[in-house]
Amino acid sequence: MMQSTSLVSSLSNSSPLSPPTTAAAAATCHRVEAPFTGVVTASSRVEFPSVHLRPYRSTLSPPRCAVSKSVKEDQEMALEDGQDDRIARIASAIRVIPNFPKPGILFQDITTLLLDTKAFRDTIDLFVERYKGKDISVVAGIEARGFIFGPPIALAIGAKFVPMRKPNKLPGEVISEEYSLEYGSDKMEMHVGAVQAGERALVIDDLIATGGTLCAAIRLLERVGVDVVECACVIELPELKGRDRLGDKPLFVLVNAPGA
Ligand SMILES: O=P(O)(O)OC[C@H]1O[C@H](OP(=O)(O)OP(=O)(O)O)[C@H](O)[C@@H]1O
Ligand SMILES: Nc1ncnc2[nH]cnc12
Repeated sequence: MMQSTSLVSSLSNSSPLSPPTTAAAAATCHRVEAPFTGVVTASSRVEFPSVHLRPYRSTLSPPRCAVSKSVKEDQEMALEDGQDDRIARIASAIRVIPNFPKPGILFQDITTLLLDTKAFRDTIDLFVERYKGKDISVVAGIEARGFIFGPPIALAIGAKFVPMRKPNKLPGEVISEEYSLEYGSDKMEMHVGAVQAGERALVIDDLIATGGTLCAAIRLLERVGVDVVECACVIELPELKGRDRLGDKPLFVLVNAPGA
């Protein structure tokens, strides 16, 4: 059975990534069609493709980017560095599994993105291109999937990686922050001493849905005097309005997708 989903790629948001200023474009891209070609069995479980990600190749039309200064200039820049192609490939490498973990949820599965070495590398490169040279000393990654994307970005931009963990996982002294979920609440913890007041941090996760998780991470870091300059995710589920919950805090995403 073939399923398809539409993904909207977006590189968006102005941000206070002040030092140093670059001509790096904030680009907003467009709707693309990403056919889902995984094998869905009667129980809605999907099997991984046996070899490469050829099955995830999409029939995407080339992304169209609109930007701040001169649209034409920025489109040329985007096309020059292959940014549009990279985002299209990333979008099509993300598998969508309906009704996981519960009925009505369209689960955005980044494990297939990790199987596509080019798409995975492009994902990291796009973040590194945005954050290199921005004087960021901390990449804070949110458990669990922020632990996949955070460390390579941290290494590439010369920052330390700080894990933001679920409760009772970190062995040292921690500070913690409770946050609300759709049903109930959870807690996030960070080691005391991992960051210092005045440091500039990037918070990274795979996905923003309601934004509760990112808000908790921001609060935790700001409580100890860290300047959270931006949050970055591979995927945003815009229908859940997590971006609104972040208020003025800049959010950078590569791909927009439906969550239900
Ligand atoms: O924007 P929100 O509504 O807060 O949701 C986003 C969070 O949900 C997912 O993690 P999950 O809580 O499923 O944990 P996991 O990564 O450990 O599976 C995702 O990886 C984000 O961390
Ligand atoms: N639809 C979704 N897919 C993957 N992870 C999620 N976390 C919250 N909503 C999600």
